[in-house]
Amino acid sequence: MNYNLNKLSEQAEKTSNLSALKKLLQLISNEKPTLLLATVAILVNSTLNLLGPLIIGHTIDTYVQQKQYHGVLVSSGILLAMYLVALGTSYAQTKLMGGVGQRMLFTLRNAIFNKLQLLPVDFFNQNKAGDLISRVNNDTDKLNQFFSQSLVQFIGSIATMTGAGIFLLIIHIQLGLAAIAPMVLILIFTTIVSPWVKRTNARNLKSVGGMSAEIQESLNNFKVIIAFNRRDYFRKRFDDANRQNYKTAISAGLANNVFMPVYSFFSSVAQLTVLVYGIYMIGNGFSIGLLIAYLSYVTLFYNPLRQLAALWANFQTAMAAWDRISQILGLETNLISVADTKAESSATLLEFKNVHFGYANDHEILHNVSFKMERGKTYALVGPTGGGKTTTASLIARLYDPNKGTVLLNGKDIRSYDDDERSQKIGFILQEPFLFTGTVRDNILYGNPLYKDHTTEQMEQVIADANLGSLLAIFDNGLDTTVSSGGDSISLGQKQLIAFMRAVLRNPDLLILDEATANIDTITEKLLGDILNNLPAHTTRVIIAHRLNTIENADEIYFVNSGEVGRAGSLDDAVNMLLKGKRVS
Ligand SMILES: Nc1ncnc2c1ncn2[C@@H]1O[C@H](COP(=O)(O)OP(=O)(O)OP(=O)(O)O)[C@@H](O)[C@H]1O
Repeated sequence: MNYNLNKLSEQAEKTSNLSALKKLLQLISNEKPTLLLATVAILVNSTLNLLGPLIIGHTIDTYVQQKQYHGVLVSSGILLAMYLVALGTSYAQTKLMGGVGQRMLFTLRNAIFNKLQLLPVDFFNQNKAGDLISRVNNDTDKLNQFFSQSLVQFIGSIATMTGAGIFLLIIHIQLGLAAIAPMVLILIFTTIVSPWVKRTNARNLKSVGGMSAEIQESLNNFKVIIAFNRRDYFRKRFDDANRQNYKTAISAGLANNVFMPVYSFFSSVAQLTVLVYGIYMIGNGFSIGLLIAYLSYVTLFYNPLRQLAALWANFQTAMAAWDRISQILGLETNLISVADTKAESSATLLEFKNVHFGYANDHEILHNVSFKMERGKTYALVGPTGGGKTTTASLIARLYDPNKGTVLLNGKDIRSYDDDERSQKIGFILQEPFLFTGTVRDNILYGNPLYKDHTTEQMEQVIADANLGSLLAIFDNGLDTTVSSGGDSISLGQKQLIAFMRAVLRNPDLLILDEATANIDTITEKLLGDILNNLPAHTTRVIIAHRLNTIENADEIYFVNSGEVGRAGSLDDAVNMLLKGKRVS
């Protein structure tokens, strides 16, 4: 399945801003009361601002021209009170919407992170961590900026414009139409230019993701970079990504500023039209006070429009960011569950039935593979590098599903188990075990609720009972030995030991060791061999190893090569096959 977000965005159907906005609002539907309250505050604010010119015009015509200064004072008092209330509503809307923005940011980040937890390994194979981090951090913040800072002004501007437009038309329909006419040209221009502005912003966000991916890759591999002195290579790569970002940022800046001059131009044209037409109208039933009020309304109509020019660009950026976020939110895992009511059979623990598998849309790696593994036995998977051993093990642990065919666990389709149940039954020690920041104890108990409340003494007893005491003794501070993120503070062999203890303590029905002893000295390896031999009788072991001495006690050896899995016979036969590079018959 294609999970590559950058490819998906190229194939994505164009969605309208309105439908994108609807989807976004669904996500924050619990904010409806706050949004409603903020909208009321915005409308009150706009109404007060709109009444101002009317009162001023009336004051000039009625009181100023007739020198009734008491009336002027009263009007000034009313205006001051209105401005104070407007100030209050302005504060209220900013506070309310700021909260909405932050809560939306919180909800969105949680939603994306939770979705990431649900997506399959395929998704992580096809996307770079840096780009994903950029989506979680940067893109969500673009939405927050729009919601907490721009949306209030956005709605306020539209409300003020609508009100001012109505006043313009009511006071004088012809003059009103002349004042509003340039707006039509602005609308046409905005409709044509907006998709380009959004695309340009989307390219900019993508390049931020690309830069973040470069940083992440070089930080993850800093040892190799230093050892091979490839600093210049990565500097160049980062320089390219940074340059790309610089170029797209310049384009986005240009695109975002394209509205302002055009809007300003048409605003000025409208004001000029009203002024000329208005002066011509004085004496034809149009008073000076009314003209002043009229010009104020034209300003009230076109000033928010200038603001809208900037806000509209913010909106386009937010929508581009939302597209990138909703791509992740819209993904579903390809590891679907199926119903299987068969009873669990006891003889065969695991079976591959005509399994075909390929990564993503690539060529097939496993071709029509069928084999069985019985309860309590030890199986070895041997074969040349790249032959498909880890792929086979990954299918057993259901990191992927076959493209065709079935994997059965206890006689039941492995897809019918829920995740908890399956991971209880299968322990997997990966080629490169990953450890989390914390202690040896935290890492051993990772994903194992059984002993989470045990004291150190009780834990040590559990470890001793599982024959793991000699492994724990290798760590200076025992269970309290600290482990840094990724486990860089301890050796690779020690990491493998922790991963080994972690898997064994889960008491799985099936334990897969993928090159799990490759970095361990011969004495400790022997120790691990003894522990494996003393696992509970029901435990089936699957050992992938290049060092063939580690599999000499295996009950059955499977030779995995060119995507085929077949019985190798004895250890000597397997060695012969390896030496001759023989394919399975
Ligand atoms: N995530 C992946 N995406 C695409 N192809 C992959 C992926 N992982 C492995 N492959 C390909 O699948 C094939 C089998 O790889 P696999 O890791 O299963 O081999 P292996 O027998 O375990 O090798 P090794 O002994 O080196 O560990 C190889 O050609 C490899 O390039």
